[in-house]
Amino acid sequence: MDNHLYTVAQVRAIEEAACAGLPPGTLMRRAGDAAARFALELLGERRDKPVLVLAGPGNNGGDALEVAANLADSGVDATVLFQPGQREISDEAQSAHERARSGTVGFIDMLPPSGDWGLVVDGLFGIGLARPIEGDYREMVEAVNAMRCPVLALDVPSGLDADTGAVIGPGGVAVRATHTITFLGDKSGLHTLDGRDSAGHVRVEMLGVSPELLPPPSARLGTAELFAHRLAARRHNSHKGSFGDVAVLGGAHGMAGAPVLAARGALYGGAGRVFVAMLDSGPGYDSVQPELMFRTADGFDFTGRTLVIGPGMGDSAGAMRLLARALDSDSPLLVDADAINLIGASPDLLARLAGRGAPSVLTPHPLEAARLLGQSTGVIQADRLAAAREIALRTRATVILKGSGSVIAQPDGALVINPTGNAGLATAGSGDVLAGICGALLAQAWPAGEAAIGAAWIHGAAADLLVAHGIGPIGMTAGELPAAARAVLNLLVAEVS
Ligand SMILES: NC(=O)C1=CN([C@@H]2O[C@H](COP(=O)(O)OP(=O)(O)OC[C@H]3O[C@@H](n4cnc5c(N)ncnc54)[C@H](OP(=O)(O)O)[C@@H]3O)[C@@H](O)[C@H]2O)[C@@H](O)CC1
Ligand SMILES: [K+]
Repeated sequence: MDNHLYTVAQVRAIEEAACAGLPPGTLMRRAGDAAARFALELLGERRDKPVLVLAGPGNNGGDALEVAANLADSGVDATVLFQPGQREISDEAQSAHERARSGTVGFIDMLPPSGDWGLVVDGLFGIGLARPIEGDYREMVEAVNAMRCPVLALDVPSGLDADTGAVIGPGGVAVRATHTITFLGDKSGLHTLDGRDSAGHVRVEMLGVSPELLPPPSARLGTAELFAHRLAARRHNSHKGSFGDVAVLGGAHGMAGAPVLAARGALYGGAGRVFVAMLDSGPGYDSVQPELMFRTADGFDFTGRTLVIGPGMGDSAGAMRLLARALDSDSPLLVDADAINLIGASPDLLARLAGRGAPSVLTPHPLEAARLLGQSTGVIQADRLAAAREIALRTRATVILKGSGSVIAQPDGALVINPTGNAGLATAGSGDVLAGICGALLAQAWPAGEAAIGAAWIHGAAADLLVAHGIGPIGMTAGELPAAARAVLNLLVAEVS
């Protein structure tokens, strides 16, 4: 399947199984062929420009040498900087080296101070990188990152942990590629944390391996197909009661903006009616969105309503009571922001969450996740998939761990990485809008898992749509997201109808 993600350990197992039935070096030659074809595509009209190929000490370097030989065979001026280590290189890499040496590939010992490269091919390290990149290798990575030309990473951008998306440290560096061709299965680390910045556009090349050799994926990349069956054109004969009520619970004194943004997200996400139940008396209405109905949280009836709790809620005793009441309710519940922090500080609230019968979704950012697990943010970000899965297991809720490549974890351990969105979402209030959109999908009877995957995808796609229209990423505001999310949602519905 296109969206399957594998761990490095799984890819090693796939490699072993595939190699068993093939003559030695076959996979490396196939990798070199596919990557050279991709390189030629990237060069396009600029085939007369020289290509710099960096080849490291392992089989990633072997792939690079195959690419160089192939490019030279295609008439491209390919220059290799081959930096083997102390260890002997593998037989396959040795063959690739001999092949490159026997053709027209040029070899250099150090990078020239400047060069007008049409493309750089990064074959320094792949999935075998075991420690931070240092010394000469580090200088090469830094030099590549200062170049302006396209950079094609082989398998994994050198320096990146293919499982976690973290730059291998401490104090490590990673290539920032414009494109990555990854072999024998897509890898989670290319799509979360630093992965998206490092890998650029990812192409998956299975090297002709039979699908029967593939294990069940460790995670999946989010796609609209994962929730498309929930999208349906609206019947003419429908009314506002047909699409559910969302009530956003929050809004302590001076913090009305967050629940209002969440409520707008819910409204544009298609909820039939949206309430804002404020802890503080706050505003009586939203002049931009007068469709929203304002109430006081005290005594607000939850019956038959989907609840989005936490935006701007604070940590007062009243907030705790409201949260306890929401957790004990039978309503579908989305827990965000301050409500997550309160749960992180209270084993009692955590137990109430874990014991819920109705659908629950939690949307922590990394700091909120850290509070929930009693860890540092660094620990969370070092393995976002593991952190999201752990929170889902402890809370028995669906979790969206936000950040570049949001990770959606289900209580049964299933993981999805959301591929949409951009840096424009790194702005105050965008999480509130996500909470509102997810609340709207829950209110329209989507199960928690699909609501979370769908909301993250739609929210990110909304940001992508805004960027496509020149609105962001710089200066994109959360308030611009709801209408864009509505456009995305309607486009999706039109596609499936
Ligand atoms: N898997 C597959 O199916 C296929 C794999 N293929 C390709 O092979 C790649 C995996 O190859 P790999 O195992 O040789 O690992 P790779 O990433 O080249 O580096 C390991 C080398 O680096 C060294 N080293 C490590 N860290 C270091 C550091 N910080 N600084 C310096 N040195 C360091 C380490 O030696 P060490 O010093 O640790 O003893 C070792 O020599 C994979 O990503 C894909 O591109 C394809 O051919 C198709 C089929
Ligand atoms: K690489």
